[in-house]
This record gives sequence, C-alpha cells and structure tokens, in this order.
Amino acid sequence: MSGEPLLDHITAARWFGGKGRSAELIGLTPLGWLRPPGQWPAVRQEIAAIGYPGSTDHDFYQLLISYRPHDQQSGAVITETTDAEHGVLAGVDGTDDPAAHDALLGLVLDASSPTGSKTPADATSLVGHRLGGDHLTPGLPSRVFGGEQSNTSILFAHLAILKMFRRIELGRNLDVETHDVLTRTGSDAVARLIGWIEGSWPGPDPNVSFGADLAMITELLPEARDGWEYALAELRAGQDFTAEAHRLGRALAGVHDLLRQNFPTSTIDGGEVAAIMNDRLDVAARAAPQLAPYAEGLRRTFDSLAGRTLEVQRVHGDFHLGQTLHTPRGWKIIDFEGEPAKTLAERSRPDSVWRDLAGALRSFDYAAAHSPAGRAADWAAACQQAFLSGYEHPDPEAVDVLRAYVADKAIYEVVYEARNRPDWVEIPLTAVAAIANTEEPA
Ligand SMILES: Nc1ncnc2c1ncn2[C@@H]1O[C@H](COP(=O)(O)OP(=O)(O)O)[C@@H](O)[C@H]1O
Ligand SMILES: O=P(O)(O)O[C@H]1O[C@H](CO)[C@@H](O[C@H]2O[C@H](CO)[C@@H](O)[C@H](O)[C@H]2O)[C@H](O)[C@H]1O
Repeated sequence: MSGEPLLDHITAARWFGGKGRSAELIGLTPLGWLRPPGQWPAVRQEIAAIGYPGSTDHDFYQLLISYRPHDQQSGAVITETTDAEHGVLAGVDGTDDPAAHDALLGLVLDASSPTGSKTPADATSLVGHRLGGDHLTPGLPSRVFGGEQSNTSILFAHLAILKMFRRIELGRNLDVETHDVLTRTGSDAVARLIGWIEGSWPGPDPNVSFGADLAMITELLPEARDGWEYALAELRAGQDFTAEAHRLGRALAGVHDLLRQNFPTSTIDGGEVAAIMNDRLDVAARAAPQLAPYAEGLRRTFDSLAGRTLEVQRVHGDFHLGQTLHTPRGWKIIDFEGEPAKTLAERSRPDSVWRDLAGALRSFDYAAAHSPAGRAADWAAACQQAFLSGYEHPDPEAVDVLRAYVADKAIYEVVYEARNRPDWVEIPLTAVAAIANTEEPA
C-alpha cells in the first residue's frame, strides 16, 4: 500500500494545521504496541512527519492506529504493516475504537508513580505518569468528544477526559506542564491532572532521540458549560454578567499567583516589549493588509511602553471566554498552550499577566459584537470593569500597558479571523481602529 491513504487521512483531519499547503509524508515512526500479542486489535501510536515541498518546514502528527489481519478488519484502511509477531496487518483510525482508548488509559493507570511506568523496549519508549485517578479502572465506557479543533479528546464515563495531542512539539507540552503544577499546588480553578503519556523515538541522527508529551488525562468536570456560550446566552437573555465576570477575574488572579510562585519570573524593558509588538504588527500587516491604515496609531500605542519595566511570569497566553468552563464549583480555566500562531519558544517565555487580562477584555467585546443585542456594548463594558476589579491588579493605573496588550491581541485576532473566519474580521478590526484613533501623535 502506498502512503497516500494515510496522507489523505492526515490532511483531511480537522486537527491538521497545514491546510492549504501541499503536504507530503516524509516519515512514519511506530511507537510500541499497547496490547499484548494475540489481543485484537493490535494498537499503537505512530508519529507521522509531514513536509511541505519547496520548504524546509516539517511537522509531527500523532496517530492512533488499530490493526487487525486484512480479512478481519472493517472500516477504512489507512495504513498497513508487517510484523514478526502479528504477520501482515491492516490499520484503521483508532480514535473511534474503545479498545484503543482503553490501551491509552492503561498506559497511565499502569504507572504507579509520577516518574513513569514502562521500560524502553528499543529505540522508542512510552512512559505513563500518574498523579491520581484511583477511581479509574480499565474497561471504562469511552467515546470521542465532538466539536473541537486542534486535538482529539476521549471521554471515559463521566470521570476523565484524555486529550491526545495531534501536532506534536518536541519537549514538554505547556498544557501538561502547567496542569501538573496547578494540580500539585491545589488550584481549584483548573481540572485536576490525573496523568500523562510521554514518548520518545529516534531522530534522523541515531544518537539523538526525539521526546514529547503525547497525551494528558484530567478529571472530567461535571456539568461544565463553555464560558463563551454561557456569556452569549446571558447577554442574549439580557442578564447581568458582572458577578460572573468578577469571579472569573478572581479565578485568573489565583492561577497567576500560583504560576508566579512555581515558574521562573523576570522583568522586561517596556521598550523591548514595544519592539516585539511592533514586529508582530509588521508580520500581521503583511498577512492582513486591512491593518495598514491603523499601523501608525498602533505604533504610538506600543511605543508608550518605553521607559517602563514589566514583570513577567508564566501566563495562560491565549486567554478568552472559550478557554473557560463554568461549573457548579466555579470557573475553571483550560488549554494552557498559548496562541497557536506562536512558536513553542515564544509560548514558553515568561510574559506579562496583562496579556491574559487583555484577552479577557477582548473576549467580552467579541461577545457584544457577535450578539449585538440592545445595550450589548454597555454589557461588555460592565463585564470588563467587573473582571478587572475581580482580578485586583496591583497597578490598576497602568492603562497604557493594558491598551498596548489589548491592541496586540486585537491585531493577532485580525489575522486569526482573516484566516479562519473572514466573516468575523470586522470584530477585532473595529477594536484596532478605536485604539489606533485614540492615541494623539506625540
Ligand atoms: N476537564 C474537562 N471537563 C469537561 N470538559 C472539558 C474538560 N477539558 C476540556 N473540556 C472540553 O473539551 C474542549 C476542548 O478542550 P481543549 O483543552 O480546549 O482542547 P483543544 O486543545 O483541542 O482545543 C473544551 O472546549 C471543553 O468543552
Ligand atoms: O481556542 P483556541 O486556542 O483555538 O483559540 C483560537 O480560536 C479562538 C476562537 O475560537 C480565538 O478567539 C477569538 O474568538 C473568541 C470567540 O470565538 C473570542 O472570545 C476571543 O476573544 C477571540 O480572540 C483565539 O484568539 C484563537 O487563538
């Protein structure tokens, strides 16, 4: 079988990030079998390396494959393999297969301590890490969670959610690392981390192996409601949302406190931040030319940071209402991977908490613009005020800093919308125009 069905499977998937680019399969590395020989299906994760002709870029994507002998396989075969233990096998996407779900869960359940469970069999290894989940058992009913974009999540009964990362970044995954710290330090504003799976496999140089976090399991939050949907519903119903916005501000402040205490902190010169934001604007304006008329006013906003010193720390990085869940036990914050358009190095770097505050303010503005009910703008302004007052930033006077971060976020959003939801681009563009036109020339 040629590599084509597998490549088609990857490039057609919702989680494939290289849409619109011509892609080729440049490597496929199987990790270890997750079930003993003789148990069908045979299940394993495989790391596909995807290249783009004419470019040196490449990405790694994680696949979960369920194999059976050809005459016993059903469903769309996307790959095949021949193996001394199993013979010739045909493989289908395993993300719909409860046996494959159970095999992944087993990797974490078999880990007796956070330091790992499996010994490398050869040049590849899979290690399960476990922090909790004593109530989880093998064989729980499972199903794929629908309606998400970037990864694949699997629900285990009403107890746990396993997020299988699709585009794999080498090194520690920020979502795992942050949940690990917030769980160990007892944060009540995130879902508790139960465990995670780490893998390694040989790189092109046989002396250097690649390693990455491949999946994480957290408690499934009961009766969780998407924060964005909740806010929109309340706005449409004409309900005041300020008490919730205030509580969300407090929840974020608590998370920031723990992140400050448990990850490196530093300071950064405001002029340097301005230079970074101006550079991002240059790149953004090339991708979204509708930003050009506002460039001068935006630069004035950024340049007003010169002369300040900002404290930086680990933050969420892409905070908005869609990254929050409202539950009967308060607000929970999810998905600590940062802005998808940034590199891992950029997303790992300490940043100002104003980045997350700006994200929240933009999100209330989005809600109002998306649902232009009567007095929506007043609703958003009241929520923004309540959110900031719930957060209680020690320097509430730093309005110019906040404005710069809001502008930086809105510019990012213009590019995001131009690429993903062109019908929405006016929402952030209106905010960009308002900020650019507010600033008087120096
Ligand atoms: N602990 C949880 N409990 C309940 N639902 C969750 C939990 N974590 C995530 N979800 C749901 O899964 C969706 C996707 O989660 P997220 O971490 O944002 O994944 P992705 O990186 O694929 O966007 C969320 O929008 C939320 O609806
Ligand atoms: O949730 P993701 O990590 O995929 O975040 C990306 O998509 C978001 C849209 O779903 C985008 O957020 C923007 O739209 C939200 C409403 O849908 C709004 O609340 C946010 O304020 C706005 O930024 C996010 O920026 C992007 O990274």
